[in-house]
Amino acid sequence: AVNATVEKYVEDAIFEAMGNVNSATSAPSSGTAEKIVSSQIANAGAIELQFTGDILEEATKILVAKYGVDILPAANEVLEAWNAESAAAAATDSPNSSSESDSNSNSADSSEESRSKRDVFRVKRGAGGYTNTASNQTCRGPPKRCNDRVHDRIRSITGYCNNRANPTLGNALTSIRRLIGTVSYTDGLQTIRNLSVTGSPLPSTRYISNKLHDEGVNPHYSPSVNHLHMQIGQFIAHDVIFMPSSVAKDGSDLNCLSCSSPTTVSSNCAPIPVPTDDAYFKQNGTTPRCIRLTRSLNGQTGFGVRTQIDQNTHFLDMSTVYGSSDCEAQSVRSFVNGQLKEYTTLGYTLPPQNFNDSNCQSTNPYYCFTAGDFRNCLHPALLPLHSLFIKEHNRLATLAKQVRPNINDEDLYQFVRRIMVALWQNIVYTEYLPKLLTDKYLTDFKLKTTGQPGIYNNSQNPSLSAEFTAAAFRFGHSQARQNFTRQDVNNNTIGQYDLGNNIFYSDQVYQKQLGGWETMLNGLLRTPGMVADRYYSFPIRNQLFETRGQPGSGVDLVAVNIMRGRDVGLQPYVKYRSAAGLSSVNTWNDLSSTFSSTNLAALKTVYADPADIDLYTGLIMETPLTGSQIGPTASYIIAEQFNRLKTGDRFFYENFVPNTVGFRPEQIQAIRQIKLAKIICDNTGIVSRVPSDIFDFTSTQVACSSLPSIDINLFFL
Ligand code: HEM
Ligand SMILES: [Ca+2]
Repeated sequence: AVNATVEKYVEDAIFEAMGNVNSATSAPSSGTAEKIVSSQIANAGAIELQFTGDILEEATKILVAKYGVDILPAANEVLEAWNAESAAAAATDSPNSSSESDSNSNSADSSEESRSKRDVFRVKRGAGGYTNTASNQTCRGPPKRCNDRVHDRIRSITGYCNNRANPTLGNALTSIRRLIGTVSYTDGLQTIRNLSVTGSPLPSTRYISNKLHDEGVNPHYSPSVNHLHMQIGQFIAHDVIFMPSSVAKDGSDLNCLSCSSPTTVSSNCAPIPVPTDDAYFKQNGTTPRCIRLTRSLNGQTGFGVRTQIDQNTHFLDMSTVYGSSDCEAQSVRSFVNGQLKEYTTLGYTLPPQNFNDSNCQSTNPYYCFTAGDFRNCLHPALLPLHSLFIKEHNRLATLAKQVRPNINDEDLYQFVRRIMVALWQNIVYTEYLPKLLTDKYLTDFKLKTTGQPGIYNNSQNPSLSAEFTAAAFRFGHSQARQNFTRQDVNNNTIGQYDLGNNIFYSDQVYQKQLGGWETMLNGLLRTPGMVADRYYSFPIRNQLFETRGQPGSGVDLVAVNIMRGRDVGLQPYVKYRSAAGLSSVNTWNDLSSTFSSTNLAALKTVYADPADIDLYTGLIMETPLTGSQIGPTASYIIAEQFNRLKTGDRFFYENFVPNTVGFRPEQIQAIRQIKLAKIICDNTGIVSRVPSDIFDFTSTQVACSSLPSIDINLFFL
């Protein structure tokens, strides 16, 4: 039984918090002239979590102010008891009808009154433990149980039941993980770190970006790694993580452009101050200039620390293609012959058009598209990959239908989806990661294919770490070029476009006379990417989300990355060194074996103390390990995550798990033989020879016809 006194404190705090959150400023964007383009748009399920999270954050502050932090564990016990109560009620009764009868009763009885307080809160946060059920967006409810034949073989779209003992683990709309446990908020709960350990203010992240991350006049191209490695990296990111941004009270976007927006618009604004002498983001009169930034949405489900969520499934399961909610999944399916929807009017395959994408900067007829992941139109070079995997799915579905003409749509879709996810996982672990990490990290973190059955560990939490999401895996922003080239069937360059003019514009992929997306894909294959160093291309640092013809209307992605780290409460860089096996740091000198003298000198011009260095900046400035693109701490954070994505996924293609229908050895063998190169060959008209190492533009070319293809017959039971 919960402590009645604490229960009363909790009720009062929640009630007060609901009032505060309700009356707090949260000006909606509607009515402002400016269009707020963003990639991190919250979906209905996430918004619902934010409404609860914001109240719990406020109630936490109230409880701590009145009774100190020690009250929090007991307060959480109260919440858990309430949850158990409402879960039981939901099992017998519809939660809506019970709350209606409560609000109709005008009884002044105090126990009734407190019951209705709880119920108001409960209705706000949706009934039951399963997110997504209370929104009218639900296309299918959660299954009643995980121990059935369906969940022996089918990976659910939301990730539910992947872990049978803990069905929501790794699901869409669940919280991210902390690598080293604690957060770095100035109040220990939610306030963004803004002071140096010396007591002086931390530098603005735009200032850091200008000082440390400007590529200047000398872009560094990789001598061997192609631009496709960058693009596949982003596709991996969009599979495993979608950390949505906060919204206004009415669910609309927040306009966090003004430097005063944290007080005038919403406490969920975190604008980045621009130095007065900034070369790109020009001052406008005497009002301070900021780069807009909205805090990542708070989905905390208990009293305590602010907690960010992943709106996609954490698993490596092609969320980009199939979606992470049942609604999304349905929106990309044709429901005929297991096929995914395509837009083919131009004579080549694109994802279906999206006529209602308010984020799309290009206009009719250059509509943006609908795919498993909302960010598919963030920039044009994502579309070759989205289109490629839709085509491969449909190609395999057609083949399978020929072998089994009577198979129904649902079975065929699931059959192909299962193979597609396996092919994708194999590409990530055997082609992408070995180009990024050293052999030692691949071995130590068991990322290599051994030929032995993989081991699934149901106590492994597969969830994405905040450190991976908000820092380490964003290293790929450094690989992105300013110019994306198009190459024709003879590998001649036939055009190029500038990234900065094409963020959330789709017209490039409509350029039929320039070969649509196929020439873009061929360009990615045959042009160098940038070195993953501390220097970033001009568009990345100045033009993210920029509207054409309006310089300064966008953001600096590097400044955003660093600020995002502070927003989610990442610890400074030095705190991660011991986890990564490096020595501890007291003085600047202690960094000299991990950083070049140039980088160390540069860091000193920006940070007052080594203990202040933001994780993002620290990681990208470490000297890369020989045989890898990144340094030891980034390698550790990334390898740690990919280990979990393998050992914590019951359906990982190599895993052998009792009561789970995995792949048979000869099927696994067949999957391992299919390279990304083959998928490119089979689904494009212009590529007939490919680099033997798909991410190395200097490697010898091999004929597509020499690559093994998949025998679909092997996969029927
Ligand atoms: C032209 C290429 C790219 C562009 C324009 C781009 C743009 C963006 C933007 C606008 C964000 C949201 C930032 C925020 O609000 O915090 C983001 C997040 C992210 N990016 Fe990129 N990106 C690109 C390539 C890549 C690559 C190559 C990788 C990895 C290899 C990558 C990994 C990530 C990750 C992990 C996140 C965090 C996602 C989340 O929290 O939901 N990106 N990127
Ligand atoms: Ca996923």
